[in-house]
Amino acid sequence: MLRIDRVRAGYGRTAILDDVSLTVPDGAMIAVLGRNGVGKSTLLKAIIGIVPVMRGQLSLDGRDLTRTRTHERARGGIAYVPQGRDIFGELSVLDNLRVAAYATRPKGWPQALEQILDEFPVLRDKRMQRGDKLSGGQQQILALARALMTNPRVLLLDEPSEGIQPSIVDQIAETVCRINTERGITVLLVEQNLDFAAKIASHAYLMDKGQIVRDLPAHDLLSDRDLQHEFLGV
Ligand SMILES: Nc1ncnc2c1ncn2[C@@H]1O[C@H](COP(=O)(O)OP(=O)(O)OP(=O)(O)O)[C@@H](O)[C@H]1O
Repeated sequence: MLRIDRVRAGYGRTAILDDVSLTVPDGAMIAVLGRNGVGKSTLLKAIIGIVPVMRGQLSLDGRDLTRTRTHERARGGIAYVPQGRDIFGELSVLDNLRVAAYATRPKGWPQALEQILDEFPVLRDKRMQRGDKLSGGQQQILALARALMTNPRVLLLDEPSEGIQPSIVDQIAETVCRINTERGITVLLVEQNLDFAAKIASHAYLMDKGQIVRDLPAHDLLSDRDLQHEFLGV
């Protein structure tokens, strides 16, 4: 279980997150939703260790991660797909995948690479192509696959539907679902796209001004126009 307990975090001396608590049970798919700039990305960055935690505690399966470094968290089983995906544009698809393996050196990575190419045939087809020549949807698939190369137990996804053609968004949703159900990987995603999040997540946390203001079954949010209006501006 990933546990975030009363976390305060931010940039320099400025706290963006204030007293944020949430839990992500093993195997769950949980969404954090909120308007632009409420601190969703900052939350994921605090979990992976790019943004320092000023107060509170983070733990995975009871192991305190609060003061550990990013690469230790990655080796400990947390993978992060940032907003915008951060594909290495000049590297081939294969090299994008290899880089992740070199970084965390999971055992048996060549087999893992073959398995990934079997699982994502589009990446096998495009394996020699530069990352920046892929479509937005293909880049998102590559970013997800790259995260899987580190053999994570928990996947943090920052707005996986952003910048993806509407016709491809469903494919991304299916891929994330498959990663969750077939590989048993726990997923914490942040989104502004309510439909996307409600389709795949079981539970939703609503964030506003750096705080968690509500949590509820994701599906219930779809029918609650007042909450949508107040916290998502839709
Ligand atoms: N590197 C940074 N240095 C200082 N302030 C930052 C930095 N990155 C983000 N912020 C500020 O932190 C606040 C929260 O930003 P964050 O990106 O976490 O929000 P968000 O909910 O993910 O929004 P978006 O959907 O636009 O990414 C904003 O006020 C933003 O300006």
